[in-house]
Amino acid sequence: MDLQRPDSYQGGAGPDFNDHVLHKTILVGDSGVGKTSLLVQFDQGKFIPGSFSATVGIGFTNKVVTVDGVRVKLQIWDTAGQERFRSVTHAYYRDAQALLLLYDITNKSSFDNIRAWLTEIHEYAQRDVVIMLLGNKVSGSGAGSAQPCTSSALAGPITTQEQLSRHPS
Ligand SMILES: Nc1nc2c(ncn2[C@@H]2O[C@H](COP(=O)(O)OP(=O)(O)OP(=O)(O)O)[C@@H](O)[C@H]2O)c(=O)[nH]1
Repeated sequence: MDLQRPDSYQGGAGPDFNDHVLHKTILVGDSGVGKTSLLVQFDQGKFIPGSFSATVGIGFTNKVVTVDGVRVKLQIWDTAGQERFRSVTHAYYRDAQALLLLYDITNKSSFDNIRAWLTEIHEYAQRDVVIMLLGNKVSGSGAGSAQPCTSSALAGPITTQEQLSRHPS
C-alpha cells in the first residue's frame, strides 16, 4: 500500500472531522520491525506479505472506529524507521496524542534501540503523549501478530522504566 499520499493531506485538522474526535497516532521503531505491515493489517484487515520495501519519509492513513459510542477518526502516521529520515519524522511528533513504538521480537537490536527511541520521543513529543510498546512478529505468518506489552498501556502515559521492565528478559 502506498502511504505516500501528499494529495490526501489537507493540512491542519485535515478532512471534515465535524462528527468525529480526531486522534493522531504515530508508528515509530526501527526499520523493518513491521510498522507499515501493522498499519495495512489494521486498515485492510489482512496481512500482505511481500518483499520488504522501506518507507520513505512519512505518510498517513485514516480510519474511523467507534469507541464507547463515540466516533473517533484515527489518523495514523507511518514513519520511516531509517536513521536518515529522522529529521523529517521528528517534526510530526509534536501533534501526536499517541505513539505506537514497535520492535521486532525476533531482532534483539530493535528492542535494545527502544531506549534511543524513547529519548527522541521525550525530546520531540508532548509531555503527556501516550506511548504503547508493541512487540511485533509474534506470529511467523505475520497477520495481527503485534502484542502490546500491557493491555492497559493506552490508559495513560508511561515512563521509560515502566516500559522496559514490562519486557521479559
Ligand atoms: N513474520 C512476520 N513478518 C512480518 C510481520 N510484520 C511485518 N513483517 C515483515 O517484515 C518486513 C518489514 O515490514 P515493514 O512493515 O515494511 O517494516 P517497517 O517497520 O514499516 O520498515 P520501515 O518502513 O523501513 O521503517 C516485511 O518483509 C514484512 O512482510 C509479522 O508480524 N510477522
